[in-house]
Amino acid sequence: MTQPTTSPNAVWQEVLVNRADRERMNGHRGAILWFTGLSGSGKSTMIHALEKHLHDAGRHTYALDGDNVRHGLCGDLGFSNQDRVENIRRIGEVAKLMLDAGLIVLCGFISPFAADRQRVRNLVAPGDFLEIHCECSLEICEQRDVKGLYRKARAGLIPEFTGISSPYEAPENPELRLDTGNESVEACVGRVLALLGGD
Ligand SMILES: Nc1ncnc2c1ncn2[C@@H]1O[C@H](COP(=O)(O)OS(=O)(=O)O)[C@@H](OP(=O)(O)O)[C@H]1O
Ligand SMILES: Nc1ncnc2c1ncn2[C@@H]1O[C@H](COP(=O)(O)OP(=O)(O)O)[C@@H](O)[C@H]1O
Repeated sequence: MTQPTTSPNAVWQEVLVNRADRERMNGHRGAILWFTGLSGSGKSTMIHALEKHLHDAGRHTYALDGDNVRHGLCGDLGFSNQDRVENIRRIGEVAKLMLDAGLIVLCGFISPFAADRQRVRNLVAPGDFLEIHCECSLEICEQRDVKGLYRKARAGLIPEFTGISSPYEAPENPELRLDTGNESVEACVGRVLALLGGD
């Protein structure tokens, strides 16, 4: 997969309504909350529980979920290292647009490579990208086996499965580490809300 660069003949157009205008109308700042972790570590559970909480509190949100995005925007991608890099690159650009739209964007992707997560962080201003590690041991994820994928991966039916036959690089310095293997969903949601400043 080639990495698209800026098109040489595309001229940037100034806008008349900007992010600050939209945030003022929304009554809150936008942000990218980036949940990373193994399959079954709790990313989807967290982003949807948080989105419900924030939405009910009147915040403008959008949840980008790995499985869902792979049905459309990234439906042409598989799970080779190269395709995972492209997956996160595309999602990073989409999250950046949604941030510009003034939204709190909740992203739940394995995003196994530290360099790809850093690239998304670099797309936006300091403070706009909050990396949240759903820290859960492979043993617990495998016990949960929410979708039966670990069983298939162990049986050799799914190649390049994260944690088994494909690497996962845990964040060294995330804004937040959630012990999703041991703490309750409610406790973890509370910790993210605290990070957002009691939203
Ligand atoms: N080989 C392999 N490795 C890991 N995961 C696999 C694989 N094949 C399919 N799946 C399913 O795809 C979901 C992960 O998609 P992501 O877009 O988050 O992956 S990545 O960030 O590009 O690595 C992941 O969803 P989650 O369980 O929610 O993490 C799996 O359901
Ligand atoms: N603290 C927690 N945070 C998130 N999920 C949790 C937590 N504790 C237990 N779980 C359970 O773990 C499973 C995680 O699955 P899921 O959210 O689909 O993970 P992922 O999206 O990372 O693959 C769910 O069954 C969920 O109820």
